[in-house]
Amino acid sequence: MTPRRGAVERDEFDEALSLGNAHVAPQRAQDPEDYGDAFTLDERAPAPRPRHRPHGTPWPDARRAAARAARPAAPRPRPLAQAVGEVLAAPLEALADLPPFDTSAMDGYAVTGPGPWRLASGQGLLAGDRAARPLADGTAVRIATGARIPPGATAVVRTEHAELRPDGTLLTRDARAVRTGQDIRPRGQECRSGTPLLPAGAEITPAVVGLAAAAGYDELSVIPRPRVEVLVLGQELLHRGLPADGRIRDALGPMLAPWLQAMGADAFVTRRLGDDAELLYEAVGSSTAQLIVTTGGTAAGPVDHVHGVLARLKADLLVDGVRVRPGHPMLLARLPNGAHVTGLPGNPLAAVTGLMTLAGPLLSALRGTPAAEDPTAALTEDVTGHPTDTRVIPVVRDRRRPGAARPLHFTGPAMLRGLAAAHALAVVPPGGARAGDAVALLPLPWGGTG
Ligand SMILES: Nc1nc2c(c(=O)[nH]1)N[C@H]1C(S)=C(S)[C@@H](COP(=O)(O)OP(=O)(O)OC[C@H]3O[C@@H](n4cnc5c(N)ncnc54)[C@H](O)[C@@H]3O)O[C@H]1N2
Ligand code: MOO
Repeated sequence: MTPRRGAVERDEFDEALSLGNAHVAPQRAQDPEDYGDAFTLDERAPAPRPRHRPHGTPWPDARRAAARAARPAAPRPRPLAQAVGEVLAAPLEALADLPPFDTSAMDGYAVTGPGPWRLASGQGLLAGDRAARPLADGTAVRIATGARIPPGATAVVRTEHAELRPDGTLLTRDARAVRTGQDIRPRGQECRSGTPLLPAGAEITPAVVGLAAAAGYDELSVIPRPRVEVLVLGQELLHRGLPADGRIRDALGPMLAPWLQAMGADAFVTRRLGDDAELLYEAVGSSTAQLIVTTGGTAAGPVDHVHGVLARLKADLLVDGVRVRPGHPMLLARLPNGAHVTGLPGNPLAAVTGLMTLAGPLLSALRGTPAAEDPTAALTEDVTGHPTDTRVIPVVRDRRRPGAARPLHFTGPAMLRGLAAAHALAVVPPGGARAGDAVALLPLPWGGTG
């Protein structure tokens, strides 16, 4: 793709990005030659040739590869109370008519024909009562919301619309007309037994569980949540207290399990392995998870063991490096037992990019949820592009302009400050984007885009 105005050369881009300010165009070079012919700030300039050969899989292809890498697990029955967060393995069809009988929608009186009516004695009809006796023409009976309508009744008159005379005559107040069927919910109004309510692949939310219960289910056939294990690498990481003596806090251990959980995974354990290749080999080789998420150790440093361990385990590298910033060292591999490994880079925002690029689509594939189309938003300002790679940047909705997204600050690969305030991640194509351009959004799994 032709870099647009504001595109910069790769190394300069990385430097600006690592400082967290790459959504502002880096300073123009004194001499464009310093940057080789890949550098342009002028859209009328001839299309530049990148100085470096781009490395890794293009971002959209990496995402597609992850989505194609797995199939959903076999369906299992699950009691309703444990089904939230899993996925319907089969269409949800009503097992009963809803409502199952003609029902009073209001507290009041069931009546037959036009008034006035003679009120039957007694407490009347309550929700849960068995079948009532038929109601003769010209009579009325007290009825509660949810009670069965007695055979012969033509309408319900709400308590506040009725006037009961001492002699037991019932009238409507102010001679209010009574419509046939008024305040009666007819049997099957919402659905008939056998009506399809939701398709297979729908996420089981609390609302779905409620609907399934109403429609007669005790359990659902579900695709179980994929079991995910998180392995945090890095000897420099502290797990409590203040950063000290060259060591920093582990930001990913506390973040990834709940993030994966929000993506529909069963993130059952997070282990911290330091930089020990043998421990990593053991942990990956013996894991019972369907997806192992590692953090750090993806690059080529002296203690970056992920590639070596995957090679020893004879894993198939499906994606090895992605043309995206931050996060380009991310990888996806399949182990001989069929489980997958996503190697996320250690820089926290780069790890999140990897999570959204590789783990998200893979989890959708394992859950059998259809890929949704990405929502889009118009950028409120120009965003500097990488010449050959996609950028993923935290954005917030612009309160004054619906459908617009504002890039945030503090979005360097090692920073979470921008992300913590974000509603979504925006996908900026190679070459950058201008204010007003529509870009794809990756919604945060807890529904940040609204
Ligand atoms: N010569 C090159 N070096 C690096 C390149 C490159 O292209 N050439 N890429 C850089 C990029 S970009 C990234 S991202 C990192 C990826 O490296 P690793 O996946 O091997 O990650 P580490 O080296 O283990 O850590 C990188 C960085 O992140 C910090 N970190 C690691 N884990 C955590 C955590 N759980 N919580 C908070 N911070 C963490 C770690 O201390 C390092 O500062 O490689 C670059 N190098
Ligand atoms: O910046 Mo790296 O791009 O942190 O993946």
